[in-house]
Amino acid sequence: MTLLAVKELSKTYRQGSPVISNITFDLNKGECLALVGESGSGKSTLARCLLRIEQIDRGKISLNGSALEQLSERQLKPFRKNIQAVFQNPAASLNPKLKIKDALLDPYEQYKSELNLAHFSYPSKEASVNQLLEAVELPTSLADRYPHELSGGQRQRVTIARAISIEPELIILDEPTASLDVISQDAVLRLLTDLRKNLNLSYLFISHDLAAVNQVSQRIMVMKDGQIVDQFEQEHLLAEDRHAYTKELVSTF
Ligand SMILES: Nc1ncnc2c1ncn2[C@@H]1O[C@H](COP(=O)(O)OP(=O)(O)OP(=O)(O)O)[C@@H](O)[C@H]1O
Repeated sequence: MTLLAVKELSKTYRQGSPVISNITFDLNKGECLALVGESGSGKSTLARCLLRIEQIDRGKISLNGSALEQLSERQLKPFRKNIQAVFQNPAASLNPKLKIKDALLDPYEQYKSELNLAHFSYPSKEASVNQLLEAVELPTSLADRYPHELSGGQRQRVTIARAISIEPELIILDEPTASLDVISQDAVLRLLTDLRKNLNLSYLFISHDLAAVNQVSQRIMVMKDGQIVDQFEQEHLLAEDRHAYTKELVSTF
């Protein structure tokens, strides 16, 4: 069943040439769909367009059949809680002045009147914070610390906990493990897969790292110069009929 449908999406910054053009794909409920491509190919621009942080030139974006591309910020609000994002640099996503316990409950405080949660409950602040820390396999003793008192891997787990706290349908993960060492990367990728299955989430997983993409995704899209040049099931990554550019990426990992 289609969750996110994107049709002929294009974006040009100022008067330049299009950074992404004619992007068309469907993301199914419950799946992890990867978007892979080299630096500068337009992956983050697509993510920002989908999040409506960036204006699009033309194209359609629909979530559960509702068109989002023309909505005003006020009209978008009910949809915002359904699409969360996790970015590459967790330090930049967390307010340095907020303790972890306060950062964790920020999205919940913002959307609580509209939420209908199936997995998390918010009986008290302390219990809720502990529930979220446990969900991302962090010790509850971190609740009273500030972001700079955590490791990069721990900080990224906090941003993931924030994203899942309001049980969105879709999480856009833009290079979520790029700033982590190999061991933390692997642990975060495993955690993301477990959360997707346990909480019934769907991911658009953006990365330049084909090995990571291969580990967590069911389907893979390959982007080159702002266009999707190949789209296939993960098990067909090494198939003979892959696009020449996909084969080039494969040869480097
Ligand atoms: N706000 C902006 N204004 C003008 N040009 C931009 C802006 N953001 C990105 N670009 C340009 O758009 C192109 C695509 O950038 P984008 O960040 O989307 O690529 P990417 O595939 O995510 O790269 P990376 O993997 O390095 O993050 C680049 O040439 C970049 O310089």
